[in-house]
Amino acid sequence: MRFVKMHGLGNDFVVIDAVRQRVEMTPELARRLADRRRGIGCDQVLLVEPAADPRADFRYRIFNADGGEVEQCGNGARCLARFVVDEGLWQAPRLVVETRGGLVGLFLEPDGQVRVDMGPPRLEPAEIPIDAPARALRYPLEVEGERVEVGAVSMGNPHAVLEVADVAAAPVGRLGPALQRHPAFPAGVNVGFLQVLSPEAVRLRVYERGAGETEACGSGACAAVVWGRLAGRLGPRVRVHLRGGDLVIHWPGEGEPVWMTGPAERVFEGRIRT
Ligand SMILES: N[C@H](CCC[C@H](N)C(=O)O)C(=O)O
Repeated sequence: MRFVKMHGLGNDFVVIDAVRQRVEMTPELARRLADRRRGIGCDQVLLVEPAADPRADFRYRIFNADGGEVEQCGNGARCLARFVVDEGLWQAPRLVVETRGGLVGLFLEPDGQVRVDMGPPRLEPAEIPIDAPARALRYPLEVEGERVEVGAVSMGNPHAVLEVADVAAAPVGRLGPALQRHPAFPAGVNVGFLQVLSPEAVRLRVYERGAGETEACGSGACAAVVWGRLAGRLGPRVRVHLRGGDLVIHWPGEGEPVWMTGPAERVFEGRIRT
């Protein structure tokens, strides 16, 4: 099977053309492809398939390194846009892809960056999902014997947002795994540690569901800016400093889509026996 290795700010992917190749993706195969010693190695495996939804140009399936199929991947969406053009699957600089989490608009910019319409955030507990009686800005949780308050936002996939004074000192390795599997999140959750620098700039680290801490998380950056804006801490356009680099997130406000702009890099291509 042919694959292309790509990354968005160090969040890395194995991208597979399932339009011109017959691919039977399973959790076991995804885990093997993602294995950094026995396989190719990546945070997520991305499958590009023919669209089922007439409004979309391709279907985009996302598998975490643990083999679980999930609803959304922002950095991966930018890589998909570059992939389909580089591979001759698509010619125009704009396209729509369907994911389990909804439709995503992709725009290849002249400067090589990719702009993504990630759709509107979902904020009701049942949509996230979080086990809570009503929507709140902060949800109190007991975790590892301490009480924390998290924001909760879905970009199609679930995100918890924990505000910290300094991301460098944040207990990502301890609270990340504990919150990721907290019973309040029946589908698990990606955990963002957010440090607000100004209304226009933040630092963010993300412990991802099914992958652990990654160098960047696109949907996590969107979720963190949405929460920060709802908390009255952030303006409509925010530069998000992640370990792997910067994303620019634009959210006009409730009911509006979240826009993300950032890079997409192709690293190498190859073949693997499946
Ligand atoms: N770990 C995420 C999927 C990948 C999201 C991330 N890589 C991004 O760029 O949005 C989840 O389980 O929902």
